[in-house]
Amino acid sequence: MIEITDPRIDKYIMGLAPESDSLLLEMEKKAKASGFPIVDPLVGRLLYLLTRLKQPALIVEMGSGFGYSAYWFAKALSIRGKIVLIDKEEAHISHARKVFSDSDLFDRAEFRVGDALQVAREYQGIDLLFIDIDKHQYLDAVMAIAPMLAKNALVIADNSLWHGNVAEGMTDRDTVGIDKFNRHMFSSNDFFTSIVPLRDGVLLAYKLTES
Ligand SMILES: C[S@@+](CC[C@H](N)C(=O)[O-])C[C@H]1O[C@@H](n2cnc3c(N)ncnc32)[C@H](O)[C@@H]1O
Repeated sequence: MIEITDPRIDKYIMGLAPESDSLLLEMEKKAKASGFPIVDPLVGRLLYLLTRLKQPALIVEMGSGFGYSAYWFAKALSIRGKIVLIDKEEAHISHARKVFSDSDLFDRAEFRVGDALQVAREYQGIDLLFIDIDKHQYLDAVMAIAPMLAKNALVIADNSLWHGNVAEGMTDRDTVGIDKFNRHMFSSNDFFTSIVPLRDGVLLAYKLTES
């Protein structure tokens, strides 16, 4: 495993951004206590920033867990924007629903249980697609949902450096899956792609072609 960012740099940036939203803090505590993988607060802030810049009308999130990343997206949405949270685990989605109902963001969210590759296909004109499902499914996910993307959509994928394993050439299913996905996104004529080496790597791809 490779340290993607020097822990001292992470600590420094974290120190610049103390969080005061009690629901975010509660979810961070829950994730830490249960070992559940959420995007961290620095990635959360990046998602927030990108959403404010993009001003999407429709965000679809594949792999919502209990709603931490979705909550960052929803906070940044304008009043006319909507986020669809999708997870295969009923328990995760009901926890997410509870978190959102304790906030003023509930009306911006739709909650779906099921296989994200199937459910996301029901939405046309997706302005921002976030992928955070099982890692070997990333390429299938983007292939399945590409026709549903709006013109100039933004695709964001978490864990695109997968603990550095992609750079070490590891051959397990998840590493190979992420590597294939990264290579596809960088070589595609339909997207302009980069990776921000923050936490576990955040892939950003801008859709160049019209839908
Ligand atoms: C890393 S967690 C998501 C964390 C969340 N994005 C966050 O940062 O708060 C991955 C989630 O994806 C879900 N998942 C994995 N494969 C899936 C699939 N094919 N369809 C729907 N959900 C999936 C898992 O149940 C798990 O809750």
